[in-house]
Amino acid sequence: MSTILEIRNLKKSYDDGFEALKGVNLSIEQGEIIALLGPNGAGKTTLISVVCGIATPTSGTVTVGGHDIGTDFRATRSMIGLVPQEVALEPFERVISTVRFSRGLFGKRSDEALIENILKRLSLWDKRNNQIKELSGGMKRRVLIAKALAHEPRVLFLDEPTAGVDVELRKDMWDIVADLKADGVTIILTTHYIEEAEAIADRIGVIAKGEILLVEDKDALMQRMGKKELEVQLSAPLDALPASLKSDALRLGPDGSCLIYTYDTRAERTGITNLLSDVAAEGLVLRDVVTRQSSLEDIFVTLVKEDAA
Ligand SMILES: Nc1ncnc2c1ncn2[C@@H]1O[C@H](COP(=O)(O)OP(=O)(O)OP(=O)(O)O)[C@@H](O)[C@H]1O
Repeated sequence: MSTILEIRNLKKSYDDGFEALKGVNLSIEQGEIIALLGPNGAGKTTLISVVCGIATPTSGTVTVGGHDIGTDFRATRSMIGLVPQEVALEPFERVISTVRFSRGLFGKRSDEALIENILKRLSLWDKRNNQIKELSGGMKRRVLIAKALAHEPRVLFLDEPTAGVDVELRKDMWDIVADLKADGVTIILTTHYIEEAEAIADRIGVIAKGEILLVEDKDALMQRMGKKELEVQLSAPLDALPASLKSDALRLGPDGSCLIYTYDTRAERTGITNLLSDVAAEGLVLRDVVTRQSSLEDIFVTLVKEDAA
């Protein structure tokens, strides 16, 4: 894989002196989907704005496809598509005209077959002659994506693509993103929906207070930081953990009705067999056994909390 976007020691201070990015380094590979997670005000939109040429960096370098965003702005901007967080569309314009116009803005020759293809893919073809004001909120979001794709970008930024959309449309958006990836488009999305990152991203970047705390392959991250819990539900509640069962990995559940055992799935021995035989030796009767895997959300909350500490 080759690097399509390279961000080196990027800093951005706003006019009031606020340092929104404090030396961000990030390399993005061609064709991957990376999700940037971070609390409100972390600097996600600022980062996207700098790469897209909407905000000027204070220092550092950004290259897109080997071109510098400062010295080679036209080349980098034409390689990038941006789906902004806010819906900003002209209400009286027709769907197809606004998408055609976006292509024209980049000086690309008109290509009706391409526009038709984009609109069909986004299920907007039937609405192509409707005015924007006649569309639902979800359709308007699709129009924003169509506009961002009209000049055939190689890198697509989606800033909170599914904020406030219903579950069905969110799933549709995920399918659209998967299709784009299959076409070789690199996708960088910011999201507050951690299940969205869990569902579609190849890599996860966590950003807080203008710094990247971590960038890692999603599956590796979940393996590394994810813990598993085994809940052993008891027929009769206990007042305290029996001495023979005392261990750092085991605790008694809130009302004494279960034992909660934390273990690492990658360890050679999880200790589950020993635990269950110790439980049997203690004469405890089991009602049920449940396992739980920590989610990306648990991992994210832990990371951001550690950073704030
Ligand atoms: N034009 C500006 N002037 C001064 N400060 C700004 C400006 N734009 C953003 N900021 C500040 O920079 C910080 C980062 O904002 P940014 O919009 O990049 O965060 P974000 O991670 O996208 O947040 P959210 O998840 O809420 O969209 C915030 O503290 C914000 O108040």
